[in-house]
Amino acid sequence: MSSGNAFNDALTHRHTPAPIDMAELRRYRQGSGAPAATLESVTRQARRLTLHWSDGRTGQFPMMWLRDHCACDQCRHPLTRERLYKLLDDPLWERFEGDDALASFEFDANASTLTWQDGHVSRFDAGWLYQRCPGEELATLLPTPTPWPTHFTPSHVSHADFVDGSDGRSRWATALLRDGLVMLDQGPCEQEEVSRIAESIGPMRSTNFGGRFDVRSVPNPNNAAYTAIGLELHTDLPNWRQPPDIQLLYCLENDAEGGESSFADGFAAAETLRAENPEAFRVLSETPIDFRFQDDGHDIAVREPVIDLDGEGRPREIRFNNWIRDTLSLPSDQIEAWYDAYRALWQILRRPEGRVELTLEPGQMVAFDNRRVLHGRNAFDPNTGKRHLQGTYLDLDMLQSHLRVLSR
Ligand SMILES: C[N+](C)(C)CCCC[C@H](N)C(=O)O
Ligand SMILES: O=C(O)CCC(=O)C(=O)O
Repeated sequence: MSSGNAFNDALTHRHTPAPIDMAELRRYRQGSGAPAATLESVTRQARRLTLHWSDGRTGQFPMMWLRDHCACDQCRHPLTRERLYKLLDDPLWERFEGDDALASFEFDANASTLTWQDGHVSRFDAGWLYQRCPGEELATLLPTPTPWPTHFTPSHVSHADFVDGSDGRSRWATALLRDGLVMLDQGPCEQEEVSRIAESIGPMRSTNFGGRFDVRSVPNPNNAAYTAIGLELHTDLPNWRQPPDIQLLYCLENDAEGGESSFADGFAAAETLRAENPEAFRVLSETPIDFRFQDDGHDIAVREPVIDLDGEGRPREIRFNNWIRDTLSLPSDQIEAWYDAYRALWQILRRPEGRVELTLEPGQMVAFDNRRVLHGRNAFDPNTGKRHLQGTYLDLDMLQSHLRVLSR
């Protein structure tokens, strides 16, 4: 990119979050100082310690776990706080299964100190242990993805609040992780603003469409987004083994007639399908089909189901993109059932009460979870005005990381 330097300068000047206090970071990683209930008693059983806190919580900690989680400077790198202790090389390890690996222990309200048979001393903050009781769910700083209710309206954050170091960024990231869709309003109509926003969160995720792409009608399009036709609700790049997680679309111009945007929550639609038509849900979640994109230089293809479920049967990913769905290659006795199921999901996606419809304003950016929320647009008439969006993708890991850092 010829404007690379100016671009990087702009990045550092405009959107870099405050520098990190490393001492603070170490305290955070070590987990000490977290306010929690105080320790009331510690008792020793074969192979474990049982801790009781003042609010009634009880935790059983296997000796092995305690030794492995020692936070002293020999066991954790003093600067990075990453683990140095290697359980495979600890001669004492075998004895954690027995009763004699621990020589002695002491505790007070805020900490517990363990002396092992080889003389090593491990000190645990009571609040740190409280938050990590085996079997208790670990507190997470991240919001839980929540299906849209009918007539859902997305959260809006102003561009000014996003960049000025107040809580705009965390409100934006929280809404995006929770709802899978969030609007950023009243930003500048500047080329590459979407790249600056993306790079302030993490590296842009490149695909066969580049790192940052322009959505507008062009003479020799390699993909439907680069024409003026309407785009039915879809997810991008379902033909990749790992489709991009987060999509940012920044509107620079939207004067043409038409081109209104729509969105639908694929997880909510999948749950509606499960409730209304369990057989269709089963077919779409159990039948891998082919997705394929081809142009002069690419032929990118996968075989995956439309609804991918996690180990507990909850939707984890939706792949829905009618124009790059490849030849339906199934045994003939499965083909009609698959089409019936696909139509049933598609009909649910089209229901007005499940959709968010809006017209992007110049300076407005929409961000959405591309593996959950489908997006589409109406056809526009390029003879009536210009329509230009700039977009890019981000990894979910970077968005989650960003919110955790903002929460420190
Ligand atoms: C947004 N951008 C144009 C980069 C990608 C659009 C991809 C849409 C679809 N998966 C396809 O491959 O046609
Ligand atoms: O033009 C739009 O509003 C959306 C474009 C789109 O769907 C895409 O780029 O994948």
